[in-house]
Amino acid sequence: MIAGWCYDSVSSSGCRQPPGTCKLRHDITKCSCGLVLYTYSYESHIHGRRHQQIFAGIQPPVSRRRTGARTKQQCPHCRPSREYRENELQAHIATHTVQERLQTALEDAQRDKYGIVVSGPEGIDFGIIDEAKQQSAMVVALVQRTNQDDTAVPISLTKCRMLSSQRQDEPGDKFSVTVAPTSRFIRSGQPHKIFITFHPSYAGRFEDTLELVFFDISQRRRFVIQRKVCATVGDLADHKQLAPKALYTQRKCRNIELDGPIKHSLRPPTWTPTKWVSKLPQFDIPQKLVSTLYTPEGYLKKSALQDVKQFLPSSFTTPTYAQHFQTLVYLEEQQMKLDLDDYSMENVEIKAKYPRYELQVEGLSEGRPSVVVGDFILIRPVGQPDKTWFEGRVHSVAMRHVSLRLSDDFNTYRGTKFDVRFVLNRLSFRRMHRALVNKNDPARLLFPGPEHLTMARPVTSAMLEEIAPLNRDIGRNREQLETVAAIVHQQRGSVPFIVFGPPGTGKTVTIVEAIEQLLKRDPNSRILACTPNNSAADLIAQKLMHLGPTDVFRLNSMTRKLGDLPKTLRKFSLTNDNEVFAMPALERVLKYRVVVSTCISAGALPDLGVKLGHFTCIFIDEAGQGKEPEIMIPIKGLANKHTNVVLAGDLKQLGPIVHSRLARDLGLKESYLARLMQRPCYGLSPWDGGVSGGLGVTIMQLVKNFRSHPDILAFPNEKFYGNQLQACGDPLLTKSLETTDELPTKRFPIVFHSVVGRDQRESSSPSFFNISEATLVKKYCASLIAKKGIRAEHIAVITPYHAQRMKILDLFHRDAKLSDIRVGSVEEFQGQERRIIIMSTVRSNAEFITSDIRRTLGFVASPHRFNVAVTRAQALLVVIGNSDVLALDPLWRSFMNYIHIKGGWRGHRISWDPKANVDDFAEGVRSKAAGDAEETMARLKALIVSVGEGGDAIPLADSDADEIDGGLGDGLVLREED
Ligand SMILES: Nc1ncnc2c1ncn2[C@@H]1O[C@H](COP(=O)(O)OP(=O)(O)OP(=O)(O)O)[C@@H](O)[C@H]1O
Repeated sequence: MIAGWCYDSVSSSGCRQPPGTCKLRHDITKCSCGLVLYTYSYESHIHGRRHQQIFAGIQPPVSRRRTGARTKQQCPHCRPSREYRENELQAHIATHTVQERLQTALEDAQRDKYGIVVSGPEGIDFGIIDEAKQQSAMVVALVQRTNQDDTAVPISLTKCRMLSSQRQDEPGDKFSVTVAPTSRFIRSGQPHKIFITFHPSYAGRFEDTLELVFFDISQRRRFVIQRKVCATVGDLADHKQLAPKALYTQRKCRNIELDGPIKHSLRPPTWTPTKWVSKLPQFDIPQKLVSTLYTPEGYLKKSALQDVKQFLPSSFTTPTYAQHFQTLVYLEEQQMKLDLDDYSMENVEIKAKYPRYELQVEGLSEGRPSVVVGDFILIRPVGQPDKTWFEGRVHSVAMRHVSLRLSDDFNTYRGTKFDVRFVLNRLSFRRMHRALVNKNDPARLLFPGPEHLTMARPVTSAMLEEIAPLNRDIGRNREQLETVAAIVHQQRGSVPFIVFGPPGTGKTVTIVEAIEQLLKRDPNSRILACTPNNSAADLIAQKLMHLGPTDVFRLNSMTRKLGDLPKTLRKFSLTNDNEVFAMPALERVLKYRVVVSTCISAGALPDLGVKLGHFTCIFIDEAGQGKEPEIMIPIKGLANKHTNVVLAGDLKQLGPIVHSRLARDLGLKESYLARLMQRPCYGLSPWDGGVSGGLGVTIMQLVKNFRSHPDILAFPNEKFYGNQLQACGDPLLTKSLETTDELPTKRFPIVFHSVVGRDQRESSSPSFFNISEATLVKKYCASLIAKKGIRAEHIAVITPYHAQRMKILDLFHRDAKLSDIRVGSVEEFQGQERRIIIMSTVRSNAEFITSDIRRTLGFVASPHRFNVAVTRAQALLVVIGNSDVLALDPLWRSFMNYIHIKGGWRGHRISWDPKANVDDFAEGVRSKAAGDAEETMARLKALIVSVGEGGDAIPLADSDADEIDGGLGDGLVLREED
């Protein structure tokens, strides 16, 4: 008679509480007699049995409404009072988060109920509507009655509306709804047709909810059935080309234990043999550190922050410097090792391509996991009793697979399935340790103070006059010239000199000039120029190319892909016949006057035999971006007591990336540049012997921006640099696109194009893409490149997600004119500039926009990343994104306000008052979050009253029914039947 009504199956309704612990009814089901029964977890089965006895054989009830009296079949246990329901609701609210409760209620609202079936249970999708056609589209949803005797139990459709029509800030002008027939009552065999019409006006994704309110007269209950409605307006061909090939499923982390012996095999890739003069020590992570701080499962213990103190020195001074940073480097390595273990694979196949083996690795192109040539991968045939792991060496890395060499005994396992573990490449960590433990004249480099400044003098006009600038621009700017003069006149063995300045102030150009001046003045000078990343190192090498390949060498890691090196730099690098980078012999290195490399690659130089002090001056550009131990690879690894060090950077741009939370908390996130700048001798007040100011002697600040249009500079200048920056760029360049058609307001060269797209993911990649934004990026690029004088190298596209990068490149490859446009992340563009920058911010999740989303918004999460991204453009900046999502962040909100007020807005209209004050960032976000929560709760309560929570509809009390009859004012109210 009754299906499942007296079971204590609380969890089956989707409640997150363990079965039996939640105090609210979750399993509400119907007796065949037509009554609604409730199962209360705390009333156990007794109520059910009693109910069964009471109701056995009873006929369906007649309408209470008509008789005006409660039928005697009504079970008092099944009819909790309003007060009782309120109490339960409160108890439930106390044990569930707002999101959980709302989710449960929304899922419930979308279920068909009481024999009423609405088409489109998964949602009503208009599909992709061609933007070019601009035609209205219509879909028809059916409402049908299936299993009820409609004469005895009439159900009427009392309201039909789109929810957006209820929101004041978003007039429901996109979707509209009509119903046929216009009768209130739903009868079997006579479906009601709901006509939903969509009127596209601009590209993007449009979402709404169709809400149908029914009234069951016999049970005196109101209930709601909702359907999500969506439409996407855009380029049909792009959507077809970029649509996800496979549905996104979260990749399961598999941590396969290393529980068997490892069979090593020496099968290095086709590298040119290098004459290493010394062997890099291992610097293995101390086992004690791991066992003290981590659980056997690899989680950080709760006591780790306390326990780590035993591995750290009690003070941070020159003698304890190495121990302090070595501990942090061990922590970082351990975390990266654990992260990599999550990429282990079970039961996979390996293709034999003798003498190599091919292993498919999902996510390889995104660096998940990151594998480079020369890495080791452990492979074990499944089901072997001895559990031996075979060590494979990576010989090449493609988009989706790696090619490995293994030992000959591995051949016997052909056709078998394998378990795979990736092995962290430890080279960079070992190089950091080796540099840290070097004991070469460290105090002036690590903790510079007034005692190291005895020979320091400010730059005099005589010193300035002595400089004949090779770059005439430098000659015209006194600050840069002074900086060059200060560097050139530094005594041998001075404290590090800092060139500090916001974006585009010419730091790189200045240090390049200083390098050339040093070379010119002293034929014996030898320069090492390093940066934390390859693209910034390429930039410096390109600026020095005119010195010729006999003097300048671009040292590349043997694992770098040749294709990533700018073609112009090939003759400044060393490759072997297999097009793989090679290490030069010591004699060759010693001949070069300038070596340019990343900080990590500079760690190869001591192993090649380069002695401490060989380089007279070591320059580090973008110094704020590297971790201190990484920056120490060239500094402590190669400087002696005579070597000078010059750092250039900006603390408001990208900082070091640190994976270990513990290492971050202990200071690894602070760069060497940031730490030095806190020391008194680097104070930005004029030179006073280094007691509290060093301007002009130990540090120079550049404030003239030569890169960007004044309007592009204005916002970051105000937000990050206290309006200290002066826009001094060449107007011929910075104002060259002031009248381009793309601008909504001429002479204001910034566009914010708001588009409500959809952020999607595919297969196992956690990276997001947004087709609507990719289409817009393509359109802007195509229209700009069609203009006279604009070429692919003038444009760059910045996007925070790898998947979006790949989708945009996919579109660009279809058009020869666009295929050379560079698309990359903010990190790749730090230090670079382009005439036109187009940004795609990707995230567009319109549902549940609460504070938790802020963590994953890419650009939004980091003001530093935002600053770097918007300061790359010289003449035109186009930002494409979902304004409603970005507005969650006060910084973005004020940026969008700035653009809107200046007339640079396009697309989806702004949904807030751009003139409202957003100065108080934190307060704004807090009140938004609180507002969201309140709105969410209001929606939740409304739904709970009408549809019940976690179950079926709750019968209304008599007063409820009266309220409903008199109160169906909003939405489409249907005509009473005659
Ligand atoms: N004195 C100058 N006169 C004219 N243009 C200059 C001058 N100095 C630098 N520039 C130009 O300004 C632009 C920015 O210079 P550069 O890349 O050196 O700045 P940066 O401070 O290193 O920037 P970022 O912090 O973004 O790396 C370049 O196009 C450069 O040629």
